[in-house]
Amino acid sequence: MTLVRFAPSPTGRLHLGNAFIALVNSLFARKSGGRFLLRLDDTDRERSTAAFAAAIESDLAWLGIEWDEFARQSDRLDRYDAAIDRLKASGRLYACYETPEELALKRKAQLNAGRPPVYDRAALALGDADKAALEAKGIRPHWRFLLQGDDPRWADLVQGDSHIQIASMSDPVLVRADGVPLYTLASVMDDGEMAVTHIIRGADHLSNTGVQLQLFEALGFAAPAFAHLPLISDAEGQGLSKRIGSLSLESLRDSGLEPLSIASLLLRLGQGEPPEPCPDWPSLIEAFDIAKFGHATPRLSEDDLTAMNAKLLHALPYAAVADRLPEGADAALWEAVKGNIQRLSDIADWQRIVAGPVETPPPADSELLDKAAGLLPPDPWDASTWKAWTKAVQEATGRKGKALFLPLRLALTGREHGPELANLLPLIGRARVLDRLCRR
Ligand SMILES: Nc1ncnc2c1ncn2[C@@H]1O[C@H](COP(=O)(O)OP(=O)(O)OP(=O)(O)O)[C@@H](O)[C@H]1O
Repeated sequence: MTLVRFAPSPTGRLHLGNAFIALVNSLFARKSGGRFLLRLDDTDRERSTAAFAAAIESDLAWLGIEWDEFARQSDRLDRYDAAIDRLKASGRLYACYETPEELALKRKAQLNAGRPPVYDRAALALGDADKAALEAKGIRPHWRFLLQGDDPRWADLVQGDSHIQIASMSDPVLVRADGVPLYTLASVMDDGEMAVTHIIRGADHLSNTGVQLQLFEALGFAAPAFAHLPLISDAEGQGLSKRIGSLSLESLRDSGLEPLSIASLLLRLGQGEPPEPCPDWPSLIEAFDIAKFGHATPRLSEDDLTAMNAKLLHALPYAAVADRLPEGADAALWEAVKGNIQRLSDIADWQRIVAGPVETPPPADSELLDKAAGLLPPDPWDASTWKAWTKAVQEATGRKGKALFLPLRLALTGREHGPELANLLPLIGRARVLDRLCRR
């Protein structure tokens, strides 16, 4: 069965780029009838916190993403120790004693000589006596993974046929001098033992894939399929990072955006489609197709999100929002004003305008308003009242178009723009309309 995973490090609040990856994984699982694993990659003890871990869960839940399985790497340290032992035993993990300063000097010398700064594997030449002498001086080794054999190749579900040139890579450090296993080792051990079938992640991980393919093999696991999605950037083309806090889900949620409009925009832009909203999760799943994801780097701004939010709200029926509307906002108000709001909270403005009192500019046109007041049809009012009334006012005053409608709109709502007055008029009601026309 398909098993995919989203594996963030709990080192900050999730941003839109992370949300994109989580969403694609979740939709991939749902579409294929598979399972979705949330795994917190929290081996970086200095930067990971329990508060960020909890925030990741609540941000994902808010976005509408549910996980079938949950794991955290800090619970699996014994498994990484077992992997380390296996790799040492097979000779794929070797001890290195260079200090960061020595390594920097080596790199500098290689660059000066016009060579790529690849680790020279000097540590492989150390004998047992050399190592014992270094350790007697209190130097503890870090451990590198020996890359070997052919260049790793894979058929990336997004990038197409891909490969990594081993010769241009340093043997990666998998275990720090303090014994802490690094991300690459922990992640391959998890993906292997948990039997992840597809690794779907950002293109920032492309260069890790070559190493990881070798590591899957060295640890005796079948390699999963890979898909590397383009990285999302902000409106200026800048990358996103949890550390900077740009376009965080938290800030987008606080600004009143609907999770579905965020998910729709991520999916549509990722698939290179016009930004049309999906009104619910089944339609997101229906619209999802991993084969449609391209290489272009989508740029996202808050304006794009606001525009998508407005489009989504305009299409939502009352039942989809009823439990989140302010008290007293009924189906008639929703249908009357939904086409004029960008965020759900904007409905409160129109609710206030309907109920009054409204701030209106000093009327420039009292003659027109007096006549209009005199021509108000009797109750009951419905959606046809506006047309009948303004037709009568037009016949009585000779006013038409903007010269007729703008003064009426201003007097009734205090705004130059807004929802169709045909829909608002019955909500405002005859008594308030009369009062607003005559107030001076
Ligand atoms: N801008 C982005 N666009 C698309 N995917 C991204 C982006 N940034 C990170 N990802 C993906 O999000 C997933 C979680 O990664 P990770 O927790 O390392 O996020 P990060 O934002 O890169 O973290 P940090 O800023 O803390 O280094 C990974 O699959 C990574 O590829």
